[in-house]
Amino acid sequence: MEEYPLTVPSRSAVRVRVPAKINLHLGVGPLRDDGFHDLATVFHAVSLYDELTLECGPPGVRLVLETPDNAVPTDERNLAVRALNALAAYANIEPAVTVRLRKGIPVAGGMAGGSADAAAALVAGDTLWQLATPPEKLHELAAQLGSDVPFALLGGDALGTGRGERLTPLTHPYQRHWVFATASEGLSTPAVYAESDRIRGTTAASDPEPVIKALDEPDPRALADALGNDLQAATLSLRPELHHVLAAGEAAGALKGIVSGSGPTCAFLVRDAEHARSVAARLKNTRIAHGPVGGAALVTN
Ligand SMILES: C[C@](O)(CO)[C@H](O)COP(=O)(O)OP(=O)(O)OC[C@H]1O[C@@H](n2ccc(N)nc2=O)[C@H](O)[C@@H]1O
Ligand SMILES: Nc1ncnc2c1ncn2[C@@H]1O[C@H](COP(=O)(O)OP(=O)(O)OP(=O)(O)O)[C@@H](O)[C@H]1O
Repeated sequence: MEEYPLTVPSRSAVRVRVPAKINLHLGVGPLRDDGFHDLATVFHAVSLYDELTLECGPPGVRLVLETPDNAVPTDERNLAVRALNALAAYANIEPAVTVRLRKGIPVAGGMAGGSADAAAALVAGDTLWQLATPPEKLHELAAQLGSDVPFALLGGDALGTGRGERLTPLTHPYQRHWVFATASEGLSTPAVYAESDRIRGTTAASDPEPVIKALDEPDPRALADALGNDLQAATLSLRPELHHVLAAGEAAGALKGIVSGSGPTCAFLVRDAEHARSVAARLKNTRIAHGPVGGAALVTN
């Protein structure tokens, strides 16, 4: 009987859609010996998406950016390329693929865009190469690629501990509505953590419990009162003009504004979809979204 190599795919291309995240609560503990911080965070996946298509190509992993952005590398520094190389190494195969990446998530905006692409690449590679990788192994590869990557696989709402990679899903029936104010220039995540260490020293992580409780309340005002971000002071220290963005969002009627993750995107919680449109119309450079939504998933049409 003729033997086929393990790497022959059953389909010529796969497409995966992956959401952005915000942190409804971001509690940051002291700096650890490994250079990371222990977190107590509540992740929330929102309906801003990147789309990644994977098809057979020449040997190696080639990435084509379909929405050009100078801040997104197309070589091995791209997290999607690193994810495919890591998956191929685990599966002991030589990759020969082209990745087409369509960015809908703000770049370097504190919404985990690069992490999302790494998660999408793991799902796409696993499907194209027919690996049926066990979920625990995919999670392990994801955590090696970055602290936010496991959540991009999972989606929904989840409590994140450790450096953000240990996840406990949080389930509740309510959809929340958001307006995001994006900035044209991104912020470096390590620089924001370093500034936070300078400002906060060894302060313990703030408690995510009020947000976890508020998720079970239908009234978004309960969630608005509970939102919190221990990195916000550091982000505002590096980007003082964000004080004005946060004030403008609340003056436009948002229930509450916070910096998203390490920033500089600001996230405004609003009552509903109509309220989102009215708040967004009064601000500059906005995107509207809702959450929670599912994590990285194949697009089948
Ligand atoms: C700000 C958040 O987006 C909140 O979810 C994340 O903590 C950042 O996650 P990420 O971008 O996936 O971060 P990684 O790629 O794992 O790490 C980049 C850098 O961020 C800092 N970092 C990240 C996660 C963490 N728990 N503590 C840290 O201090 C470290 O300086 C690290 O070198
Ligand atoms: N696929 C990718 N998409 C965007 N940026 C990427 C990607 N791969 C690597 N990068 C690099 O990562 C940097 C941070 O981009 P990203 O959009 O992930 O930031 P972020 O949303 O602030 O991340 P996080 O919220 O996880 O800290 C970019 O400036 C870019 O150099």
